[in-house]
Amino acid sequence: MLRFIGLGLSIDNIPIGNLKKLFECQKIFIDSYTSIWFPNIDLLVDILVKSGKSVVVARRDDLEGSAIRRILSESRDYDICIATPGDPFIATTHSAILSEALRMGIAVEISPSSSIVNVGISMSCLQIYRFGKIVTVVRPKNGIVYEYPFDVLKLNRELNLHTLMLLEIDVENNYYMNPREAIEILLEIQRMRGEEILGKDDKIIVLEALMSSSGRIYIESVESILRRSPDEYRFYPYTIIIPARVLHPIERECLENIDRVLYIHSINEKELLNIASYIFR
Ligand SMILES: C[S@@+](CC[C@H](N)C(=O)[O-])C[C@H]1O[C@@H](n2cnc3c(N)ncnc32)[C@H](O)[C@@H]1O
Repeated sequence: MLRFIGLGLSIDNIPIGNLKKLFECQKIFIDSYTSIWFPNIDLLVDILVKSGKSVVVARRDDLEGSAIRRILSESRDYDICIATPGDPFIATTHSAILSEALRMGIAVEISPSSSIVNVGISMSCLQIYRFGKIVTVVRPKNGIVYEYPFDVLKLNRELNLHTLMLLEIDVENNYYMNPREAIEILLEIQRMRGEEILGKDDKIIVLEALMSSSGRIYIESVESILRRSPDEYRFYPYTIIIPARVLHPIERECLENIDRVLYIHSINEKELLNIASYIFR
């Protein structure tokens, strides 16, 4: 069987049932490139290895392209698990493996978990019904600026909807786009097109390393983000939400106090070890 297991965003966000399932796998591929798991994926790898599991810390090459065939053929005879920070199918490329497995008649199980998408919405004070398309802002590559995020923002703003934007990470090369870089990219596209979708007074909700012990959520104007020095940002995953121009009164009132929204980290590494050894005994 091929099992896709969501790890949630962090140690105390991993569903207990999914943790148990991890210990039932015969071989585990831990996706270490599509997202980040806090405090770090090595901790989870250590626990699994110490309990005798066969674990591959999977880089992109291990789970994409020709490597997939090998995994699929192994999963005819063994329980192979692909474990992913966040939800396995939210903003990842794993659906290609899933459809290939289904096409080949391989038994598949999906164990979803929370994702930056629902955690971000949940902690943002905004109502899910008022979110438009989600998009990822990426760096220009080979001089080519990827303009789609701006199109999405424009469309969502026309419809008076909120826009959740994931910011590119490249874990293998230690690159984490920060909100300032994302805003600069959007403003540059706006400038090239001569449009006025995002203004300097617009407010941006910044989600920084949510669910980690130093995770934060705060609101800041475009102008203030542009005044920040890149050094003020950490090597963390960021997501931004650009709220609709007109807010529901409840959203507006909540946003005024968003700095007071807390997430209290409750499980440390030692406790995770205890839980894991309890599950695995
Ligand atoms: C390719 S997506 C994968 C999402 C993942 N599958 C999930 O369900 O959460 C990775 C992007 O999600 C965002 N992200 C992931 N974890 C985050 C966190 N803890 N805080 C803020 N943004 C996060 C970042 O924008 C990052 O580039």
